[in-house]
Amino acid sequence: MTARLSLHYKAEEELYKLDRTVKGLFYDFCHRFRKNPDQPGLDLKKLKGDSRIHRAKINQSYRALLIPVETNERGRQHWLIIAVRHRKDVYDELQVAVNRVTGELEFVDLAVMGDSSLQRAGITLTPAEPDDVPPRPAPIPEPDQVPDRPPLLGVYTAGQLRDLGVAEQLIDLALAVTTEEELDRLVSGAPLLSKDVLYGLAAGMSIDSVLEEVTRPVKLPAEPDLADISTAVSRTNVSSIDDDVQAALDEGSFRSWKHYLHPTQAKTARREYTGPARVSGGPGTGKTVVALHRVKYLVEQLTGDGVQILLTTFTANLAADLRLRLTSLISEPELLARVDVMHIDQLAARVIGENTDQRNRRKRISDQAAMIEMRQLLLELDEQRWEADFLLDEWEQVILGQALTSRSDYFSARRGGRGRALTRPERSQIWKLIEQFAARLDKLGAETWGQAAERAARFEIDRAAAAERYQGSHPTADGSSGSRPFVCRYRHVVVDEAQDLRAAHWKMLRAMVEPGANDLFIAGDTHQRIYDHQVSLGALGINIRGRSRRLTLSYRTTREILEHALRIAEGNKTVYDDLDDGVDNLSGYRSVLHGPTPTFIGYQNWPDELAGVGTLLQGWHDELSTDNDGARQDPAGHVAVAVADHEQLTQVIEYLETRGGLTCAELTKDGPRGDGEIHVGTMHRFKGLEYQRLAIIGVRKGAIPRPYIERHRRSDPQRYEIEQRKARSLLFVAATRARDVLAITWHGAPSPLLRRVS
Ligand SMILES: Nc1ncnc2c1ncn2[C@@H]1O[C@H](COP(=O)(O)OP(=O)(O)OP(=O)(O)O)[C@@H](O)[C@H]1O
Repeated sequence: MTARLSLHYKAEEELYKLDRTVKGLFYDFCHRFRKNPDQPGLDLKKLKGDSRIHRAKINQSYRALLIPVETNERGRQHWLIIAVRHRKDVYDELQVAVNRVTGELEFVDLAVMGDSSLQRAGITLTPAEPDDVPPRPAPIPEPDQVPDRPPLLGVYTAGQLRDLGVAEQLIDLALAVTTEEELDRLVSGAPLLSKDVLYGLAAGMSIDSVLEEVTRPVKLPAEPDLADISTAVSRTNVSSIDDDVQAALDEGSFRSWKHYLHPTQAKTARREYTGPARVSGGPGTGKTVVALHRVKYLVEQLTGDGVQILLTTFTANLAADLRLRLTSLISEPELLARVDVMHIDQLAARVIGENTDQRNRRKRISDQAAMIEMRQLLLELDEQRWEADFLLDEWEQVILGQALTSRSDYFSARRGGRGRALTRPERSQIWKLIEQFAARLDKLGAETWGQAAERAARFEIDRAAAAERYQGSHPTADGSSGSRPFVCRYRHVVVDEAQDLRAAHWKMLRAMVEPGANDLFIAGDTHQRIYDHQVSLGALGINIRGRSRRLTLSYRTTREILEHALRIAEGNKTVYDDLDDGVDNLSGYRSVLHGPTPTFIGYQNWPDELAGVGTLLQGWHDELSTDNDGARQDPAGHVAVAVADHEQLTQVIEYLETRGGLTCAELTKDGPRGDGEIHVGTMHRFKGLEYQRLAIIGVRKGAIPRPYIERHRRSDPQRYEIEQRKARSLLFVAATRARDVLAITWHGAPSPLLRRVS
């Protein structure tokens, strides 16, 4: 009788790490097992400890650990593979259990714990297949080798850890852990919820916030039956064996984000919200992944044809990446066809295109071009009281942002986050200058992207109002509104990189989707805001109160990189908003990944820095040209250099290509130009990207933050603070793009933003 096989997510993770030959053997093993689990070659045997766990032979050295899930009415057995590992790592003390909070099946691995922690908790591991040579007894620690440290989580009780969802078998061990290294080892074999809870507590989160942010979102309404393995498996992240194993072998860990959401990610993506909802979290916590799964969840529930969901983000290259990832997440073309994926300016341009004829089209100019025009105007008017960048920001954020159409509205407008207060005569001067500027652009047949966003918002608001009026005058047959077709452009809108959208963008999006359940889903992190578009969603008709979730576990960056990046972001006392009128923070933000400590290197001058960076990159390039098995691999696109400005960009590319023997691709707003191996871009271009190894160069005093902000230090301290925060965020975004290795360099004196880091 053939058997059905499934693969637990932890087993799949183990599979990614095995070398290619073992992966191939495992694939054969699955086929043999499905044909007949009892065939002698597989040597299927129960472990002596938890008798539900069986081990079967993949080859001489590797074992699959399995549990029987159920046998159907026709006698067909269903087995779940819970681990794939070397036979030396198979112990009788391995256990499976149903988690009392989530009801999921958990596999607890004590083999990863160090001897000293196991000894302290009184646990001895017995190899299931002892070697002929008896294993060396664990060393009895000398008293001075085990300093008398207090337990790391000693203030908590077993009952508290249990209530938070820590796996039963780990509770005593967790309470006995005395160092971060021991905790790391413990959680590396722990189920996801235990890992989250223990790291949360160790990172200083209170019991209440762990309960609120980690446990409650994944808690079942009623306590599960702890003996019912079959129901537990149905609640657990498992994959069916055939296609999934092949995909796991082919795609490796790139597949994980598609298949295995972290419990908090899953609950955030797949739930019903009564109105706009928001997910925040530090870099690499999976906000984009959640946004993509949110789209999948919503599109699978749609009825009716046509495009009904919008997935949008800030830039063209990020939109292209979202499109690519959505296509690999949703395989049915008819579902994909119901989703528009476009960046926010493209969306605004589309709305304008639909509402204006050819003669009234305006050329949209970049922020730099607008700045040049504004400077020219001020020069012509011999106006020295106001600076061009201040006037443009005031126009964009206050006047366009709040759709102010008259001088008197501007006199009473809120200017939150805009620096020092302005008197009425000052506002009057500003209004006049901005009117002149708008008229100048009009004459040129041009508009800024900010103006375009505002125009698009107005068109969209009018469109929604007209559709509403039409519907009011054409009631449904029964007079109800329940069965009426939706009047707005989309049923659901999902936004990524939300922290950088302009107020006008939000107004446009608000008008594109009818207010109600699951209307807007917003992913963003205000610590990563690198443009000046601070908004208060509540004031724009988007009320997220009570529907905010926070992700805290980074899947991208190592703990070493994260710790340094956090010191950049937090500075002394920098405060970040929550896209509304509250504040956001990164408390509990952590990573389970480890890697080398970032390097910080100062050089005497720019030529020395260039030469040093060249050598560093050549080394990285060579190391990444072979994989762990010694086979050649293509390092292209895994290494990048972030620079402070355009001048450096050109010089770095030229140096690396002519002197370093490397090929480069410049990062543009549409992504890398060409297929050069090393990506080089200004820091702004790194938003949303990730690289295995990253160098941020030119991080020197006088360059980052830009020297011009000094003039505000005395005259407008609030503005000075805003500019400082922007520079911090930019460096924070750049630093957290590095997955494994980060180097930061400068020449002369380092940037003051590195004060707490290097
Ligand atoms: N559940 C998961 N399993 C495996 N990998 C994951 C998971 N969630 C996220 N990742 C990976 O972590 C990395 C960061 O994810 P993502 O880009 O979604 O984070 P983010 O919070 O949007 O980051 P940022 O704010 O820095 O742009 C990606 O490589 C993603 O594939």
